[in-house]
Amino acid sequence: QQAQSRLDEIIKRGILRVGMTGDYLPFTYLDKETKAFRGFDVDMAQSLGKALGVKVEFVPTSWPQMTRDFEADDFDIAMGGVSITFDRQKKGLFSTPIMREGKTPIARCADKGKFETIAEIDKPGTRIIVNPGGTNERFARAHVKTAEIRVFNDNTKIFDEIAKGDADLMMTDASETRYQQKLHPGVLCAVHPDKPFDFAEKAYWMQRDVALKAFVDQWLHIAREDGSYAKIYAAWFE
Ligand SMILES: O=C(O)C(=O)Cc1ccccc1
Repeated sequence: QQAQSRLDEIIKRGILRVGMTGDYLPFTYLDKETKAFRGFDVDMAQSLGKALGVKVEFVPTSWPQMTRDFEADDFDIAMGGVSITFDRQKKGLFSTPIMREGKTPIARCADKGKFETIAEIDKPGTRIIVNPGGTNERFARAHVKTAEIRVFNDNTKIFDEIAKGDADLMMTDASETRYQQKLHPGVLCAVHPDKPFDFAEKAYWMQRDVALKAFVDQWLHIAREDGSYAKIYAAWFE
C-alpha cells in the first residue's frame, strides 16, 4: 500500500529524520568527538520518536542552510531551538509553540548597564557579534544602523569572544542568554531576558502534512500534561 501522508511514510520507514544544527545549547549540541547530538530538543525528539514508534535519525544542518535542506526534503522535521518565522511558515508547518522567546543582549557583566536599549547599543564603537543565517542576524541587521555587526560562524564560540573582550555583546534569544549567563557566572550577564526587544516563539518545523502536524501537536499536548515536557525542560534549562 502506498503511503497516504508523510505521517504514514515515517511510520512505514520506521525512522523519523530530524534536522538539527548542533550549535545551540541547551536546545541542541553536536559533540564533535562522539558525533552525538544532545540537548533539550534531542530528548524531545526521542520522546516524539517513541510516541510514533519509530527510530530517530538526526540530520545535521546549519542556520544558513536550514531552509534549503528543508526544501530538499533532507528531514521530516527541524528541531533545536527553531523560531517561528513567516518565511518558514510559507514552506512548511509549525507545531504549537513550545516556548516564548525574544531577542535580548548578553554582554560582559561590567557593561550590562550600558546596553539596556537599542539606542544605547546602536552607537559607534559598539561591537555586536551574531551567528549567521538565522533570526539573530536578521534582528541585528533590521535594528542596528551605526554599531558594528560581526558575523561569527561558530555559535558555540561566540560567548568566549565576548568574555575575552573581542566583541561587546550578542543579541540572541532570551533562553540562550539565560543559559550562557549560567555557564559564565560573573563574566557574562543577560541584560533583560524577561523583557526582550521583540516577540518570538520556538516550535518544531515540519514538512507540509496535516496528519504529521496533528500527531506532533497531540504528542506535545500530552507531554505537557503528563509531566514529561517538564522533566526534559528541568534537565536542560534549570
Ligand atoms: O531560529 C532561528 O533562526 C535562530 O536564529 C535561532 C537561533 C538563536 C540563537 C542562536 C542560534 C540560533
